[in-house]
Amino acid sequence: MKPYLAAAVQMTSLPDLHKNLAQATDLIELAVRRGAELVCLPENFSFLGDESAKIEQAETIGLESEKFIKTMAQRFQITILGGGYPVPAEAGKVYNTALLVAPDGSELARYHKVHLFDVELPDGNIYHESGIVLAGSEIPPIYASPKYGNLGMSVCYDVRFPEFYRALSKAGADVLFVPAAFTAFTGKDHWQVLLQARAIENTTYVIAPAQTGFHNSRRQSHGHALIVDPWGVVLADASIEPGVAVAAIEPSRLDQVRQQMPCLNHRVFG
Ligand SMILES: O=C(O)CNC(=O)[C@H](CS)NC(=O)CCC(=O)C(=O)O
Repeated sequence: MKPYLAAAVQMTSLPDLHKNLAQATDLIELAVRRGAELVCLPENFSFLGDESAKIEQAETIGLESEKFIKTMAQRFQITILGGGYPVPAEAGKVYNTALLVAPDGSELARYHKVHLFDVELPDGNIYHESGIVLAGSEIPPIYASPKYGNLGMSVCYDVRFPEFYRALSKAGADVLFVPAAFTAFTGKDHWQVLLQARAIENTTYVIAPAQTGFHNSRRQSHGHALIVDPWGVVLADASIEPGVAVAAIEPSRLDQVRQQMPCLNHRVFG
């Protein structure tokens, strides 16, 4: 594995599939122009809107999202993570699915979000993700990329469950993906801290693409797509406008930090 550039895309998705895919296309192109070979899209990149609209259009959104990820990967000859889009499951529900695709358009890894965001926030917003989403039940397999290292997937609210990432790092993860649509309310206090904690405790890179800004009159996302290194240093931060956070992923840095802070070797309780 040689050093390479990765990008965490930051966008403001709306309840409009085609507008979102157009925005994502521009941002992927920007990331590629900046040299990124591994480009990661946030949760809900292809659709962010009411649950009823999402469920009604789930089949189309699911198919179009996968077609889009594969087309972009081939067009730009990059590896793409499509973080979080609905794919019809059983019982009229969907899986919140993340997909990793190779430059030839082939599927490398797939993950169904395990932890669902059923939370009433003090700002009055009520989230009941399990109303339309069926929870996945498995920690995804690591994808061992010869060029980009051992890649581990997750989505958004998963970031609050350290045991999930410990399982990924025990399975050899070098890079953890946390594509998100974090709320502005929780994000201001929790987002960066949680991402740095996951990077530090697992001595891994964390790539966290994000939603930002207003999706409707009530719904605001935190932004700050980040790339964090294994020491916990923020290498790139997309701030609050749509854009990309680009940073180098370096195997020598992984080796160095794991020597300086060998905490993974000192585990006692699993
Ligand atoms: O609801 C939308 O349409 C966009 N958001 C999402 O799809 C998901 C599930 S509701 N959001 C999160 O998991 C936020 C977690 C979070 O913000 C936290 O853990 O604090």
